[in-house]
Amino acid sequence: MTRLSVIGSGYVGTTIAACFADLGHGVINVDIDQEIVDTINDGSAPIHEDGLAELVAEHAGPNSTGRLEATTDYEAVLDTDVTFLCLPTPQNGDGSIDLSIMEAAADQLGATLAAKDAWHTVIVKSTVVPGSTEEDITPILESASDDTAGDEFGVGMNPEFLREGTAVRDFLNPDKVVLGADDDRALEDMYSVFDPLIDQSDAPVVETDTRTAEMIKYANNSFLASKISLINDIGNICKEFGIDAYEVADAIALDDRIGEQFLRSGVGWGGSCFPKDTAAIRAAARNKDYEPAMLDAATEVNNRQPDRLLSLMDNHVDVAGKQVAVLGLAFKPGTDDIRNSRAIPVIEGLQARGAEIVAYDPVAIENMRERFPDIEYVDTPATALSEAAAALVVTDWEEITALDDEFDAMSTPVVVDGRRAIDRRDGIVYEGLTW
Ligand SMILES: NC(=O)C1=CN([C@@H]2O[C@H](COP(=O)(O)OP(=O)(O)OC[C@H]3O[C@@H](n4cnc5c(N)ncnc54)[C@H](O)[C@@H]3O)[C@@H](O)[C@H]2O)C=CC1
Ligand SMILES: O=C(O)[C@H]1O[C@H](OP(=O)(O)OP(=O)(O)OC[C@H]2O[C@@H](n3ccc(=O)[nH]c3=O)[C@H](O)[C@@H]2O)[C@H](O)[C@@H](O)[C@@H]1O
Repeated sequence: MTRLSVIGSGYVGTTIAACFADLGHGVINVDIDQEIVDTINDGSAPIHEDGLAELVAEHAGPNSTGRLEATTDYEAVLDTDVTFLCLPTPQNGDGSIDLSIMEAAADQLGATLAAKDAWHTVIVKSTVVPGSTEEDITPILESASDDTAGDEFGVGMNPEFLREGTAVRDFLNPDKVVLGADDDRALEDMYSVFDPLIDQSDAPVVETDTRTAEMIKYANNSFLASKISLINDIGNICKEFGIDAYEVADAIALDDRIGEQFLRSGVGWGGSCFPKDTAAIRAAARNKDYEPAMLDAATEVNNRQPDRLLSLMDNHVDVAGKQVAVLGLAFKPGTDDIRNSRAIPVIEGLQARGAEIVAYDPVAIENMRERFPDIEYVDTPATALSEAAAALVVTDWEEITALDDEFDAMSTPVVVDGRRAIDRRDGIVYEGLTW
């Protein structure tokens, strides 16, 4: 059992804290947000993730194992041996990484660790561009603590590959565990934290240095985002030829070298990570005078898909002054997260056309209302479809894939599907984005 502190209690921080508590460690979550801290200490999960509420209730709050606690006080790290940094790494206006939150937290953590004589290991979990841990975060920790990395404290980098919506399952069943460390003692500490997970999941371990660990994360996300963009490019070609891109994808997936995952073509990738991380690594490459042509193209294909969806609609109906249903607002099913959701450019495109937008999502309406306060939001997809001149499918929620005769209530039944969520049927004019 290791005593851990986890700084930042969002999607990643809360998930790993609850999972590590479940694996037997004693864990303290540190966050600046008092509401998040209170929620965890009450035994509830501050975010919606399958299985997380149960884990937090089991280990935090009344009648729990007591292995998980939360606080706003950085001093709590002094009762632990290892600290994970799970803080946001947003992007600047030019796409490059904004490390200011990481830097502020490293400064506060270092100042706190100044009071500790015993060895302590700090592990960067956030996604940071190659060199950040070694050249940015470690020097801040050193100057704030007045200690030397490798002698008085250790630093590691451990990228995270979990997905929103399946965070707990992904964390407990990783395809790999990447342990980046620049000194042996930090690596040892990382093993003491990860051994129960490695034993339980049988995941392969990649031991490396911190900058390679950082790059592995970007390579992973870049590859997956590019894979989707490539199938979208192929899908757009298929559409021009009247070929079903899904039939093509099913066939190429039989080649083990390609595989079946992340081959669903459509309106493109969104979320808090693929757009941000591809932008950050492209900016970092450019900073080194390298033009990342593939990643630029992957981004361009992604940016074009919402326009293609709207053009397919334009081929059938002029929506100026007419009602249009937007079905799905979250960046993917299973989450209320709308960050970089493809629904955003779709709504902007509809606004530019003068359409009256009626939007439906089972859980993401309140988040989208903050972004677009003036469009209409409704509780059921049927209400969105009633009297609509067109419907655009952006997220493949079950509630949307299950739609059937609700389309009969449209004024002109034009359905443009960005996720292959709806079956072609009599009575509707159906356009699939790539099929
Ligand atoms: N969301 C995801 O699925 C994944 C995210 N990542 C990476 O993990 C990192 C964290 O991402 P999320 O968990 O999604 O972020 P998030 O935005 O959900 O959570 C960050 C938390 O940090 C807290 N915070 C901000 N400043 C703080 C400070 N100075 N001290 C203490 N707490 C502070 C915030 O209150 C918030 O609760 C990012 O680098 C992201 O790219 C990596 C893999 C998956
Ligand atoms: O770095 C991160 O934060 C995470 O980013 C992604 O996870 P996530 O953004 O939660 O969601 P994904 O399931 O990967 O979906 C991303 C986007 O791609 C789209 N997508 C996905 C798969 C597909 O075949 N087609 C497709 O368009 C989804 O609709 C969604 O908009 C990665 O899958 C995680 O491994 C990684 O840890």
